[in-house]
Amino acid sequence: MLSVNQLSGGYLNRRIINDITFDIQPGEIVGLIGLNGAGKSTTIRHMTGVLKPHSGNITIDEKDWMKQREKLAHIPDKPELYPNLTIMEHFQFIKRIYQLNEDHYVNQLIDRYALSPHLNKYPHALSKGTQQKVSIISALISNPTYLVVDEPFMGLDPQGLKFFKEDLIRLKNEGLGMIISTHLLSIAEQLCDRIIVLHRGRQQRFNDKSYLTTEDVDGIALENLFFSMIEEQE
Ligand SMILES: Nc1ncnc2c1ncn2[C@@H]1O[C@H](COP(=O)(O)OP(=O)(O)OP(=O)(O)O)[C@@H](O)[C@H]1O
Repeated sequence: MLSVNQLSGGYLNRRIINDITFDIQPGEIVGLIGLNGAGKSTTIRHMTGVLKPHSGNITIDEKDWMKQREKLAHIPDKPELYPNLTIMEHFQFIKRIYQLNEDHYVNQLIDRYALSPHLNKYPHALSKGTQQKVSIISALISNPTYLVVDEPFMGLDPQGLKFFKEDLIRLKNEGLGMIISTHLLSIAEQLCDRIIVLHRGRQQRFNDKSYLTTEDVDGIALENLFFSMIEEQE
């Protein structure tokens, strides 16, 4: 289990998030939602090791996650690809970082995402959707148990969106635990088993989906709940 325990942090001395606590189980998708500036990206930057907590910690199976970094991978909001490396060179580079010698798993991923025709191309020659697939494979190469997925649906066309949603569900069914930060409440409602609402750096109620009723249209129940929580704080 991945646990975020009473995490407070931010940038140097500027405190942005306060006392955030939640768990993610393998095979579960947890949504992270909040208004602009609520602290979602800051939370994610702590979970990916870019920022150091002011207090609190993050563990995987009760051990410091930094000592088992290969178990947690990150899919950033915009694919972060090296302009001077071909797609295959990206995968080789990441394999080297994790000291993986086997090609079998990488080849399986390349097949799964139908990237063979693009392996010798440079990132600028790929569509946003294809770059996103490169990003997903790059995250999966270390065979992580948990994925931190930041604003994954930005800039994807309907086909890319459908593919990525289905892919996240497939990864969940394969046992990956995920936290997904998104502004798209209807997608959060469809995909996530639980939702964390952040407001002004503080975690609001932590919810399962029991608030949904059969009459709720996709996204509406979550939208109502979200705004009622925010208004409680005003
Ligand atoms: N590099 C930084 N240095 C200092 N403050 C920052 C930095 N990045 C973000 N902040 C501040 O942290 C606060 C939370 O921002 P954050 O990006 O975590 O919010 P967010 O919920 O991800 O918002 P959005 O939905 O707009 O991406 C904001 O007040 C922002 O100005």
